[in-house]
Amino acid sequence: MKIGMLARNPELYSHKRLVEAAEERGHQLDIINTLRCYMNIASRRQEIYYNGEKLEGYDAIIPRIGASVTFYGMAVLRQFEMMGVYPVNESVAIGRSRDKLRSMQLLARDGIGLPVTTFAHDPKQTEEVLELAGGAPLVIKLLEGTQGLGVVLADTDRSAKSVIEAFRATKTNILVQEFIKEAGGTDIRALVVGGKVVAAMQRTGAEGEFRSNLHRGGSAKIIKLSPEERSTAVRAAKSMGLNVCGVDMLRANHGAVVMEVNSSPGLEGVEKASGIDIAGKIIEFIEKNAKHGATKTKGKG
Ligand SMILES: Nc1ncnc2c1ncn2[C@@H]1O[C@H](COP(=O)(O)OP(=O)(O)OP(=O)(O)O)[C@@H](O)[C@H]1O
Ligand SMILES: [Mg+2]
Ligand SMILES: [Mg+2]
Repeated sequence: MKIGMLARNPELYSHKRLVEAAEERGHQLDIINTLRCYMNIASRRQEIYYNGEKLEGYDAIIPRIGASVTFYGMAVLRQFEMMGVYPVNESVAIGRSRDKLRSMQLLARDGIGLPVTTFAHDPKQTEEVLELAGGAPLVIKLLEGTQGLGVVLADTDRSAKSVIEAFRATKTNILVQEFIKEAGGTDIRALVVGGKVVAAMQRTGAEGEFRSNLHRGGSAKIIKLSPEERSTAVRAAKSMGLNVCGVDMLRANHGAVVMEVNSSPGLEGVEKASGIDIAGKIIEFIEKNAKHGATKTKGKG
């Protein structure tokens, strides 16, 4: 097969591993720098160009679109979809998962356990929103943050209020969430490929840090999920429409709650902790599923 990977940095562990896994299985995998693609949006002759050449003959695209290039990356992926190229994750599904508010609403619609989450536009409602979320301690987060940046823990209602006001003043969208204290600075990242959990790890934040992101100094350990946790992760992936994703969950007193679903999960932490060839599983998923014109949405919706 000829596979394209929309990515910017060929040196990233995840990207190198995907190239390796594809080549081991006899496929060609080209890294395509998302931002250097340009396209022709004509109705009858959709085209994508790269370095002066037309991109043609791809059987599948692996989108590894960074958070900072979501807008353009999704447009390029949509163009591939309209040309009938099979995307590992569809542009529409990536769009859903990138917006934490929209994801939470979709997950709630499907009855998936979530931390109590509130949202409001008008600063006049700040106090009501804090009360709805159950009062301090509360987590306040940017709708489109990643790597734990833009996630704040407020210990008192007063500090929650000033954090909210500070974000409001810069016109950033945020949501307010109950703080799951019993998770103890630890979260679970479940890697889902084709509707199955292929690996799961527990991430624990650095000393004194409530955020467990590896980018914030957290450490990873492989764990076995309970059947409920496994099913929550699979249902969350399905609810987003993502074939490959990392589902972040917290162990709350009443069971696992989903914080977010990541459409370009990093492979380094989880492959190193588990020894599982996740890149290989992603390529095998493509082998089984890539068919011309087989996208559900072709970018629609
Ligand atoms: N409601 C909460 N209760 C307790 N801890 C939380 C809560 N929300 C987030 N955290 C902690 O903060 C971390 C970062 O939060 P979240 O995953 O929402 O942010 P992110 O910036 O999108 O991270 P990622 O890099 O995984 O995309 C979580 O992994 C978790 O450890
Ligand atoms: Mg995230
Ligand atoms: Mg996260």
